[in-house]
Amino acid sequence: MLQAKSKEIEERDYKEKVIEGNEENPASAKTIVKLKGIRKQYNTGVLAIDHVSLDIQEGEFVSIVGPSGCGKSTLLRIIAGLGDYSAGSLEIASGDANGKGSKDSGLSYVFQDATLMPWRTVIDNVILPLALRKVPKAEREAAAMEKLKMVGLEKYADSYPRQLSGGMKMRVSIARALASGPKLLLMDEPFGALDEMTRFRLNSELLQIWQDTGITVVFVTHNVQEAVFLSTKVVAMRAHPGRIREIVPIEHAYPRGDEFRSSMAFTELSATISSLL
Ligand SMILES: Nc1ncnc2c1ncn2[C@@H]1O[C@H](COP(=O)(O)OP(=O)(O)OP(=O)(O)O)[C@@H](O)[C@H]1O
Repeated sequence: MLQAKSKEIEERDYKEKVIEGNEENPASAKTIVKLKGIRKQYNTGVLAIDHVSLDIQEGEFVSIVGPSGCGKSTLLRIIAGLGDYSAGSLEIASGDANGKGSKDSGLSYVFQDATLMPWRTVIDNVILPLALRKVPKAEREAAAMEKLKMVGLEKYADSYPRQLSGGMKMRVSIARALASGPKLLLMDEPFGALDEMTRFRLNSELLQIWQDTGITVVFVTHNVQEAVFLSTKVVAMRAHPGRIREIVPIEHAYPRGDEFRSSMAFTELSATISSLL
């Protein structure tokens, strides 16, 4: 009984955090996120970010890097509508083709922890956001299976999270985030807890998904090399209070592989961005 209640609460919290946190706030045609002069002061008095202005265009892969405490997560949560801000303005155009915000297909959020429900199978975890939105059963099962295929886990649909490695759990978390067909994918250090080999593999898989779906990604990481490898542009932040120090475009063509990681351009870009932090 107690367990049933905690499941209920956890699933309701998940719905509130990930699904209902979306804002309906149209922006101009190609700009999917527009932040202007955003300031966030917590109740404790901490000024987490100040004067943050940033435009993100549809289809971009934008990484946010910076020292611990510079406000990366605060910024991502504000974009997600999971946290309010003290000053400035935010516009999100994440819904339908007319730029109207939509609770059904706006944005999804991936946390560092895969946050899977241990009592649900892999496919039931991926289905969860669709079930909460009351998508018909056959439709949601097909959508979930398609996303599991996308992350290479269709054979594990009936497994439980405890039977999966850390990398596989994160793949399930990504499949769940993609299940509702969002236009905007917000990722907060999703690969921070993984070993380097797994991280490299997931970086490549994520880029493949990004290219196949045309989704816009905003990706928070501590890892400058990861940001350079993945992104169309890297937002370098500094702390106390968190501000954007510089936005560095990464112009290397996609698909990107090991040849980019071992190139002079990659080394130079990583050094330039590291020197900004
Ligand atoms: N809920 C909160 N209440 C009060 N202060 C907070 C809260 N969340 C974050 N902060 C403070 O705001 C600042 C920015 O925190 P935030 O977590 O956004 O930074 P971050 O760059 O994501 O850090 P990290 O890389 O360590 O995760 C820090 O000084 C942090 O202590």
